[in-house]
Amino acid sequence: MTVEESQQMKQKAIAVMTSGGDAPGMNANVRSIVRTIINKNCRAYVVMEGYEGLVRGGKDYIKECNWEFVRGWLSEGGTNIGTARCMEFRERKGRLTACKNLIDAGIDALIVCGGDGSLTGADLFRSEWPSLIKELKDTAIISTEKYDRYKHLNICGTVGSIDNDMSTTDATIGAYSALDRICTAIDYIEATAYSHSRAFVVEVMGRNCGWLALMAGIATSADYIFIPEKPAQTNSWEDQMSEIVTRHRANGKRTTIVIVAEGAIDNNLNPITCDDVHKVLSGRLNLDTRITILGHVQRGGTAVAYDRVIATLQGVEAVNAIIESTPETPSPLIAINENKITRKPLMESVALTKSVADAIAAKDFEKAMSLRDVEFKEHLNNFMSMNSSDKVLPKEITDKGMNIAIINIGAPAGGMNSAVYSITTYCLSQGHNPLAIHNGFTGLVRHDSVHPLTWKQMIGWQSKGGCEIGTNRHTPKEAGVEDIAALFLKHNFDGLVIVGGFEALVSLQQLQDARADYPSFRIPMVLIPATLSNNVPGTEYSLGADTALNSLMQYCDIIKQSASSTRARAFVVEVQGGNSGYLTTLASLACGAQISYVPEEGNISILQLEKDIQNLKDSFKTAKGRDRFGKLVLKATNASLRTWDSHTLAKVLTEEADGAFDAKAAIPGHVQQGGLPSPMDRTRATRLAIRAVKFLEEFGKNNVEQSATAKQLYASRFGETQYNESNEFIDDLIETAAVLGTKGSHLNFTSVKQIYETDSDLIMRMPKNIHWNHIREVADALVGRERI
Ligand SMILES: Nc1ncnc2c1ncn2[C@@H]1O[C@H](COP(=O)(O)OP(=O)(O)OP(=O)(O)O)[C@@H](O)[C@H]1O
Ligand SMILES: O=P(O)(O)OC[C@H]1O[C@](O)(CO)[C@@H](O)[C@@H]1O
Ligand SMILES: [Mg+2]
Repeated sequence: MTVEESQQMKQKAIAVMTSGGDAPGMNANVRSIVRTIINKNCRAYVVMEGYEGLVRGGKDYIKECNWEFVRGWLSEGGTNIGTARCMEFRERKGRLTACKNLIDAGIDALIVCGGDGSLTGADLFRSEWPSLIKELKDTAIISTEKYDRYKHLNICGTVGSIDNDMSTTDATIGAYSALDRICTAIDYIEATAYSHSRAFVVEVMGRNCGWLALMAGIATSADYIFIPEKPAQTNSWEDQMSEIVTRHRANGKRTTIVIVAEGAIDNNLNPITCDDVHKVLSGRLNLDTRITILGHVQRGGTAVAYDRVIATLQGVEAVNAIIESTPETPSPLIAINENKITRKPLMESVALTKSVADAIAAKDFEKAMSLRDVEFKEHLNNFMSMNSSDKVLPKEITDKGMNIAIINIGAPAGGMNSAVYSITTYCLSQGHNPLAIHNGFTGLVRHDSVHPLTWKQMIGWQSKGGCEIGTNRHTPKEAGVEDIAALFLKHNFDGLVIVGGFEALVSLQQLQDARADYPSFRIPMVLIPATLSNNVPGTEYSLGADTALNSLMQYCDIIKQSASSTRARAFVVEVQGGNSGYLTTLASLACGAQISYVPEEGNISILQLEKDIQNLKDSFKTAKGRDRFGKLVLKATNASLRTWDSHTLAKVLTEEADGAFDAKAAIPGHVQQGGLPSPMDRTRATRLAIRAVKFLEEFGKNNVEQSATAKQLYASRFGETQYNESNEFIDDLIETAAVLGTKGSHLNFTSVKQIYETDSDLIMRMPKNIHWNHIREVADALVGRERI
């Protein structure tokens, strides 16, 4: 940037505001916006109290702020700059006043973080701006100079709302935090419901959108859900719900959980209330029933890691978008699609969102569903299939069903049980026979521990932490391939799902290799990646990574609070993850760590360390004991493993600080393996599990008529064709042993052979391509860390 350009930027004033219902993560968004504005050499402003503050104006409502203003905001719930539902802004008169107030404050651009309503208002404000400012000039309220200077107002939207109701973005800031609050509450309710064998009707928020109710329904394995987009069609909701609840009870469930979205309606658009549902459960089904309305608890508390991360990345993108926009650029909305931060035209997003509400109002539920994203539809279908899984009685699992083996390999990861639960319930709904292999391949070889999984046994597994069927790190070669093959034959497995991390990938590759010698491995096999290290090649996401990240984040928040309460204190937190710096990096972004060291960047260089220490010293000196000033240093265990452990690093930091601060080590250890799986891991586990079973069906014994590959695989298993006759034949079957990878919001199957041979760094036990590297730069920029 030239001096002149830099000078021009300094003239630019960008304001940020929050509006509509508060949402966890709004503070992270504002923090990121304010600091990015300052990093770009512009002046940062906040508008207090949403549109109310714009209409009132003046220095109390439109304030310039500095870097320190947003310190400590990442972990704070709600929105510190206030929000409102402002009637005046809905009228032109109110917007005219807002226009004048912005000009008086010298604002060039505005970033609005809010829901569909707030962004509708923002869109209208921008389109009306030319006429508003002209009226101010024509009525001599502003001068011609001011008119010329502020002729164009650039606006950008970031979507903050717990409802996840905005079209064109896969997630709104706050939605996963609210889902977390809901699932925690329902997990609690489950315990009391179990004790009394009661039914609970739980109302969750979401005026026009059933996302929260649907995702909570999956994550807590609720019995029935009511969402605005899909009321019961074929029979009345009363009959449908009664039939399902009665069946679940008859099959041994002691609790009944029904989730009602605030905006729930029947197919004649009549609202369905908790009282209506209560009447049916207690009156018709004679269940001891209670109602819990979760209300604003859902909006409270600190943001989950995902919300902090997207809020932060979107904040940076919003400022970039504002700086790059010209008077002609249509206002952007910052979205997340396919796990990437994107820009969408604000106007179109608002229009599309409105069309969902219009479709519901016109009773065109099919259209309403079609306007929701693909994942929403898939989740709903999954929920419905799993809900019918107890319809098929064990004796009805006929010869036609497949014997599907399920095994966990590697360290426990959040969502492993959810995956086993979903595989089982989906298998049962399709008439298959799910079989658990307990304690990995060693458990199989040593104890032949294979047991059928039943619907009743599975109750509650969706939300359980740890790994109920047991897990083990040993690969088939370590446990004994020949014995495993004999047991596969004995149990007549028709398909295998492996849930696990890097060892699981190696295991699958070994089984695929051994197909040449052992026909019992000539069955479809699939890996669902699950490890907190998130280091499985062929996927951007492994189950358990979100659970681990949230556990680590909570730990860091507490440690940071302690550091902030003690004068001049830093903590070195040691993070798990093998050779993967994923957890360290994401946690450093989510917690605002001052420094992070990861194995991918090689040994910690002395020069960088020196710079980091100097930077810490400087910031402690300038802070002069002010509050909220504790610092975190995150060190992946394997970063410079041979030279630095956390205690040594802490001691060196203290020594080099010359009294400016002291440092202590904090080691969360296996706390990072989670506890209860996060709602994100639960719902992702379900999606992956059902896709995995569908994959086994595609190449399974019942599909030999439809699929040439399934036919070949089956024939080779029973000796009708020699598997290793020619390479060509082997190649044909390679795709039937695959890794189920996540890429953005898509799920892909890639042959384990390809992943193993081309995508994996086998020595480092890592993928060759690190897809999250860009996050490190953002994390550093937002804490002012300089890199060499
Ligand atoms: N059509 C509109 N024209 C002008 N301003 C609007 C419009 N719709 C909403 N607003 C402004 O945005 C504010 C917030 O809108 P709303 O109450 O719908 O919440 P939201 O932004 O959708 O958030 P959430 O639904 O998550 O609570 C309104 O109080 C109003 O000031
Ligand atoms: O906080 P208020 O104004 O009562 O609004 C509640 C509404 O806000 C939301 O939490 C977010 O839009 C809705 O789910 C809910 O209907
Ligand atoms: Mg809204």
